[in-house]
Amino acid sequence: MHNLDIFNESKRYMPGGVNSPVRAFTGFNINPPVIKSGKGAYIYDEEGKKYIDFVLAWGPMILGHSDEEVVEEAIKTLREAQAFGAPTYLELELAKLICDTYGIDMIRMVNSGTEATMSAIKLARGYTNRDKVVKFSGCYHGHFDGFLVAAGSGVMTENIPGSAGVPKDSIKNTIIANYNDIDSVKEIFEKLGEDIACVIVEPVAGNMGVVPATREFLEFLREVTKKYGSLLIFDEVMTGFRVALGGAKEVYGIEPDLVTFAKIIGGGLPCGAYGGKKEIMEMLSPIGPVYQAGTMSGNPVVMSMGVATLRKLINNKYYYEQLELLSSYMQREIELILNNRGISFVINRCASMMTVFFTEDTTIKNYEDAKRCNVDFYRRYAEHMITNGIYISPSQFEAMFLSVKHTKEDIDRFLDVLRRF
Ligand SMILES: Cc1ncc(COP(=O)(O)O)c(C=O)c1O
Ligand SMILES: N[C@H](C=O)CCC(=O)O
Repeated sequence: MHNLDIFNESKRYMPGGVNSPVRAFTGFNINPPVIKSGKGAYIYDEEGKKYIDFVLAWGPMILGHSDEEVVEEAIKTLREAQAFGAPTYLELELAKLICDTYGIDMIRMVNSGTEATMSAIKLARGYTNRDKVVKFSGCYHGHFDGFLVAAGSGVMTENIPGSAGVPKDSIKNTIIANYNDIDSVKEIFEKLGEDIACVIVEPVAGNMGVVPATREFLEFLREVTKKYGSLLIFDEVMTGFRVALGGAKEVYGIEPDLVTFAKIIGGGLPCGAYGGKKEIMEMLSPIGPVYQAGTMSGNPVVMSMGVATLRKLINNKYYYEQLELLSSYMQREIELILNNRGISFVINRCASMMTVFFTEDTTIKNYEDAKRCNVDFYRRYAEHMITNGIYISPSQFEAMFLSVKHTKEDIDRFLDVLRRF
């Protein structure tokens, strides 16, 4: 069947033809290719067309699609362990790998990034006995009601202030501050510091396009939360095991109280987790009074994919150097091409996450800067790239990712297509 026929029929059965809005190519003059398979750095649509994939399922596929060893592990597990709703050794293996590599005491597995962040917030509220949560405009922490204010990702792409269906009461304790703006946080803490349960932040934002936090900003968040007895939560759903083995915590050398993961830790299956200090984590039921549960949490097949993925990353530390070399080459060459063409742009990059912003500004450091970008120009660029076999995000406000399977030839192909734009 043709991509278009499938997508049109999908629209009859699923709102917008998709199961998550960012996939819908909203506002685009091309339809999304309907993806059938993936191997390494490549994906193939239902018509057999090949794309070099720079979306990588929005980050998880750092080892590339269907890595042989990871898939083998999953198949082996599936043959004997599908789901039990009971403790398994695989859960312990993944928990140990994450805790020891990232440097936290304890972890709880869930099924998505949204579940991880909303559970971490509840835990922070239970631990501090406070209600208010500080989040930053342009950061996206999933679709939990309390986070759908000035959110990034699809909410920003659709240019909507929040979401219908969210009662005012659900967001009355959400306080919005400006990313990379110490004064905006200071002001909030001076007024409400004693009521703030936590500050949640993407230490390298990836949902308004890639916007890394400055070191001073994260240091300030660490300092001010400590001073007022609030918790600092790093949302490392995207950055965990992506920007370094130890995530953004390792890159910046700053220790959060709680951290959330998803994407890479599930090796491409639905997964999430949150963790931190023992004293905080032991507030969780069945030890403590904060209730959070999940029938499918810690599912054996998901755990085995996670274990196989993290083992491979841990045993091949040079992967991160390889990704840095390739990503920096790609950034340099894109800069050269766009400069030669007289196109105004800013590239933000952290390790193998990067965004090319089309803007007259010279830096992009927060939501307001990102919102000034020329989204129409980005649309034309993305349409050209995707039509020519380079699969990038259909939104200015997302990241582009590399996997360890991408080669210099793949990047050169990207650059060739860009030259023809
Ligand atoms: C930083 C961040 N937090 C949370 C989420 C929510 O994760 P999920 O889509 O798995 O619910 C995402 C991605 O969607 C994310 O990028
Ligand atoms: N920006 C989102 C996750 O990182 C994109 C994925 C989605 O919402 O479907």
